[in-house]
This record gives sequence, C-alpha cells and structure tokens, in this order.
Amino acid sequence: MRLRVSDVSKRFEGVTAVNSVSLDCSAGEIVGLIGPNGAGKTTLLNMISSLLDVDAGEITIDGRAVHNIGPRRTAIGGIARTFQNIRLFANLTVRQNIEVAFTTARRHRASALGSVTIERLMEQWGVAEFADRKASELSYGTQRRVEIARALALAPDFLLLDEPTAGMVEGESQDLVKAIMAIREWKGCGVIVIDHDLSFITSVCERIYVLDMGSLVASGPPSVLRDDPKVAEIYLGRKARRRLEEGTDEHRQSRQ
Ligand SMILES: Nc1ncnc2c1ncn2[C@@H]1O[C@H](COP(=O)(O)OP(=O)(O)OP(=O)(O)O)[C@@H](O)[C@H]1O
Repeated sequence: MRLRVSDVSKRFEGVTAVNSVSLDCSAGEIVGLIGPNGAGKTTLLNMISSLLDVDAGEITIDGRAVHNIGPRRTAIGGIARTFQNIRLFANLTVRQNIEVAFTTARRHRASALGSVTIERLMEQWGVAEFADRKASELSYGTQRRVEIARALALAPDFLLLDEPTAGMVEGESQDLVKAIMAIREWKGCGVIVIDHDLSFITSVCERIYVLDMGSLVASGPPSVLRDDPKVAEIYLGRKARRRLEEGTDEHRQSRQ
C-alpha cells in the first residue's frame, strides 16, 4: 500500500504555504518531514488528513484519491493522525478516549481492526494503568501516548504524527522512538512524522523530506541532513547565525 502526495499546493491569502510538494510513504515505512518554522509541514499534514482542501495536486492511496473528502471520511479511509497541540477529550477517561476511535473502526474498518482490543492497545502504549483516569489528569508524555493509541484504534493504514516529542523530556522522547518503531508491526502501518528534534527524527525515520518556505528542498536517508548543502544551509547556517546573534560562550571564547 502506498500513500502518494503529488504536486500539492496550498495558498492562504497572499502566502504560498505549500508549493507543489510531492512525497510518498509505503506501508511499514517511517518517513520524516522536517523544516524550519513556517515551512509548511503542518499545512501538508492537514491536507493529507483532509482538514484542509488542496488547491492543486492530488493525494492518493494506491491510486484512490483521498484529498478534499473531509477528516471523517479520511479516517474511515485509513489515515489517522495526532496533533501538535494534543486534542484528547479532556473530561473522558483514557479508555473512553480510545473507545471513541475504536467504535468507529469496528463499524467501518472491522477487517483492518482484526483481533485488536482497547485493552491490548492500552497495554501496548503503556497507558493501561491510567485506563480510568481522565485525560486532563495525565502528564504531557502520557497524554501523547494516549493520543497515539487512540489514532491506532482507528486501525489506520497510515499514521500522521505532528511533533510527537513536543513538550517531552528527553527520556520520554527516547521511549517514543521505540514505540513508533513498533508501529510498523501494526499490520505494516506507514508513518509520516513531523518533528523539530533532529536526533529523534534521524533515529526513527528511514527517509526524510525537508521543506523550506513551502517547497521541498531535499529528500533522502537521514544522512541527507549532513550531506546535502541546501539542508546544511537551512539548519546549520541558521543555527550558526543564531549562535552568533546570541553570543554563546563558544563564540565569546573564540573572540577572546
Ligand atoms: N490558516 C492559516 N491562515 C493563514 N496562513 C496560514 C494558515 N496556516 C498556516 N499559514 C501560514 O502558512 C505557512 C506554513 O505554516 P505551517 O504551520 O504549515 O508551517 P510549519 O512548517 O508547520 O511550521 P511550525 O514548525 O512552526 O509548526 C506559514 O507562513 C503560516 O503562517
């Protein structure tokens, strides 16, 4: 199974947020989407999950068009996601949050769901001990895991993760690397993940796409970050400039 984004564009009043971007993700693959703030990453994920309509281009799963169909039909069609700002039902328990998605999957994606149960999902994602606690009572890292478990309760063919390590402490994001790698065991579910934490992205992804100012500037294995001069300019160039502007110890010392 293959999710394919072909020449997709999106404009917001005078701003071209996404400019003719193409990418693909196969079943069982973990693909990263990186780029500076405002590069267009979330807008692209919003189009793949049909929260936003594309202005041009198309998005397909095995040739079947899945763009501009609305988020509910997209979820039923096999694409689930998490959000940059966690969107759990705060007053529902962990079990109830997962049950909402599970009920939809049982009705519309029974064969993809197979023998999966809510209990198994909670165990797999290390949240079983919080099953009867309200989502709002949980730590940030635990809420993230619940959100991923809920997305997986839709038995998706493709999972989109928008900045899963945001707000996590280091130990939590390392645990998340293992957990996301385990998703591929999920009946070969493909994963597209956005994150600013480059060590997390390079640990978890086989391939990376780099966006800058709405356009795709590079793609390839994680080594593309180191080896592609355009990417080095975007990341290292800006980082070096920021260090200079901030006058870090390193630069202060080198000036002495
Ligand atoms: N609803 C909107 N209305 C107007 N402009 C928008 C809207 N959503 C995004 N944009 C603009 O589109 C561009 C891309 O934004 P987007 O949020 O997709 O970037 P991003 O790469 O996800 O950034 P970040 O890493 O900060 O989340 C930015 O210039 C942003 O201001």
